[in-house]
Amino acid sequence: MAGQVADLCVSGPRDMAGGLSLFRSWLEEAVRAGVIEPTAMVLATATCRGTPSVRMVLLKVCDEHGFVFYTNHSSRKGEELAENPQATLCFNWPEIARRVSVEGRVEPVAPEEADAYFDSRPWQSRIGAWASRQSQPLRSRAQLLRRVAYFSIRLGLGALERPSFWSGFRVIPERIYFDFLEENISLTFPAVQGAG
Ligand SMILES: Cc1cc2nc3c(=O)[nH]c(=O)nc-3n(C[C@H](O)[C@H](O)[C@H](O)COP(=O)(O)O)c2cc1C
Repeated sequence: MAGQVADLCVSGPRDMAGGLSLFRSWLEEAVRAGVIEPTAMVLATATCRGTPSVRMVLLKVCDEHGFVFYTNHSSRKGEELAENPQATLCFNWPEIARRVSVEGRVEPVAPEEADAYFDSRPWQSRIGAWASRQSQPLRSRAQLLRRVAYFSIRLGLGALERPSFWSGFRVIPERIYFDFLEENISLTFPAVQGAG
């Protein structure tokens, strides 16, 4: 393909504010370009022995404190993050020929922050958080539907509180890697660490 691949890497606290701001402007561009699920990202985690695993999650917050996603803490990713609190995220926006990956330490979000986010979710998503036994084998679709019906009735009668096993993780970036393809344009940045 005719084109130039360039990349820019930011690391260290001084560069990080600029890196987060660049990330947000790229995300806005992806939204404007009509990317389907622009906040979808690959989340890579690993056991303490170094066995990696990946899956998709959705970015819910990106601010000066980092990148937040929510999940079931008893899931495979939740257990791996408990024993090895490091993760890498990867956003892929082919429509604008850009990709970003983010590496960093992971911390659980504060319970009040998770409660506020849980309360903002639609009813079905809150039921889903209760009903889904993430990463566990499902005997049948009927089993899942029975759990959804059970929690809908049980929780419909009272306040729908956040389950204790469901919360958020914040990836605190140590390195953000920006990767883009521009037809016939060569781009250079002060912090370029390599190309291709
Ligand atoms: C586009 C997309 C977004 C997803 N977002 C989330 C999410 O935000 N949180 C989550 O726990 N699972 C999410 N999932 C499901 C996960 O990819 C995964 O199947 C599930 O969390 C179990 O992962 P694990 O067994 O590796 O822990 C999403 C799936 C897709 C396809």
